[in-house]
Amino acid sequence: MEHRAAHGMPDRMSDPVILWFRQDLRLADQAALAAAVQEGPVIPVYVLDDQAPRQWKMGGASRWWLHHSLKSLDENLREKGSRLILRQGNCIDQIVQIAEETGARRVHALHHYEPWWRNAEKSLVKRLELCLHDGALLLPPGAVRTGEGNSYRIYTPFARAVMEHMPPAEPVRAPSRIDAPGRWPKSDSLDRWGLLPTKPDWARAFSRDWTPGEAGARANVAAFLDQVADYDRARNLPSQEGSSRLSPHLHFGEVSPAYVWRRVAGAPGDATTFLKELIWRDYAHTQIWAMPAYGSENARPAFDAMPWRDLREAGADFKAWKTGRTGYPIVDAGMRQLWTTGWMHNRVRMIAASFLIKHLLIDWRHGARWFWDTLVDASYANNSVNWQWVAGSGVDANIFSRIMAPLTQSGKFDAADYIRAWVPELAHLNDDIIHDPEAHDARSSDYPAKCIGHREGRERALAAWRGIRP
Ligand SMILES: Cc1cc2nc3c(=O)[nH]c(=O)nc-3n(C[C@H](O)[C@H](O)[C@H](O)COP(=O)(O)OP(=O)(O)OC[C@H]3O[C@@H](n4cnc5c(N)ncnc54)[C@H](O)[C@@H]3O)c2cc1C
Repeated sequence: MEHRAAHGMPDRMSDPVILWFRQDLRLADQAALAAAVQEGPVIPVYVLDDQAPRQWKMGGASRWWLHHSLKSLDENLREKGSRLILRQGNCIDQIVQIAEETGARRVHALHHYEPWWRNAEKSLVKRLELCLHDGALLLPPGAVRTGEGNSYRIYTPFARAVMEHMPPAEPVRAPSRIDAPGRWPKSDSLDRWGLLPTKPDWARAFSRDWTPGEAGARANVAAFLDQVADYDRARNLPSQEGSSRLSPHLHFGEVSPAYVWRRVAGAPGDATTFLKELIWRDYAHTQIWAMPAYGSENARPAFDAMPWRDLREAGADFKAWKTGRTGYPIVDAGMRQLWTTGWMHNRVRMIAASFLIKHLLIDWRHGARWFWDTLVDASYANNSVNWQWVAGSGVDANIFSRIMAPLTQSGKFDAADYIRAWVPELAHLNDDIIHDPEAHDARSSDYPAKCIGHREGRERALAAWRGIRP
């Protein structure tokens, strides 16, 4: 499917066209690139626009990723005879300026569904010919609809409807050559953008875990193929590397979801559970498409009356959560993994988010913002929809009164080794004790006491929730 807000082909085949990269930093299965190369010389452009997303400008961990991903993209383009032009500032002004400098009249790009990108697309189409292509998701939002013609609000029927259109079309290979324009417009230098942290370099351990870029993404897919058969079981166990760790690669579009689907579905074992997780990604994007303010407003307005604790009162608890010093080993392990690697295991994300929202009675938006800044896979859709799912305020959500017991979860999902890896103060404790050292009188002096008791936190949360009667 292609939305073409354009008026015919360029006059001369030698007129360059602009390829506008956003969260689609790849050459293979990139419909905008495939279309652009058909038309003549291509000017690949990335604009770092911190104004358009306003409060959702990229966080620190995402910037680290972006730096490396853009570097890799430029290298890949150079192998095809091209290069990446970098600009900073308002994305519309920059693209229009490049068009004026080079005589390009047409822009090819993939559709993106964050509200700021949709606004930018609406503005750009008034200034230049803009051809928008699909490929960021398995299916574009609105492609599947309920019997009444509405977009789905509930995940399960949405997933069922998406499944009927799967598998996705065969992914398209990267073009063998990309024609360069006669003259390149000027480009910023990536190193001058200052995307990498320096003082302090809190991301120094990131590169041990991650290889941003298309080759790293494909290597991750390939490495995961042997694990597909065990994914259903292992993905829930934080101590095992049971999930694909593809989230930042998918977020930055270094691989297409269609490519991931096809490779994983063809691997030995039943891939259904994994494929349904990929559909969660489509579901989340469909929700922000239907409700652009999902990241800042409760999808269920009853939650507007929730008596969250003010951060002036709860500041110390919030800090303990962010720094992994709540006294709940599973929560602390997750928050430290997040800070050190830019990623957290999904089960632990749920436990840590639930702990903040319920045990600490802190508004989910504060937690979502911290994740936004610290996750390498920070995605407006996935982050907002999952936080509201945990809070119970989402369109399709876990009911608030179902409060996760972090200590029980920790034992049930066998998180002992995970805790040992991330909370060295507790590494000497055996499996029976490590989930709740305080209860066994085994808390080391350098590990904090629980910032609130489980029962106390649970009762306070339930009382607050009863007050709003959603
Ligand atoms: C509070 C909270 C915040 C989250 N914030 C983000 C976020 O900012 N960015 C993000 O990509 N995911 C987010 N998730 C979803 C999920 O935790 C991650 O996608 C997953 O842990 C990534 O690891 P993986 O790639 O190994 O996942 P796998 O289990 O291997 O799944 C494959 C892919 O499916 C998608 N996916 C999996 N689970 C979900 C889900 N619940 N919702 C939407 N897509 C999903 C991801 O793209 C993922 O890479 C959040 C979850 C919670 C509970």
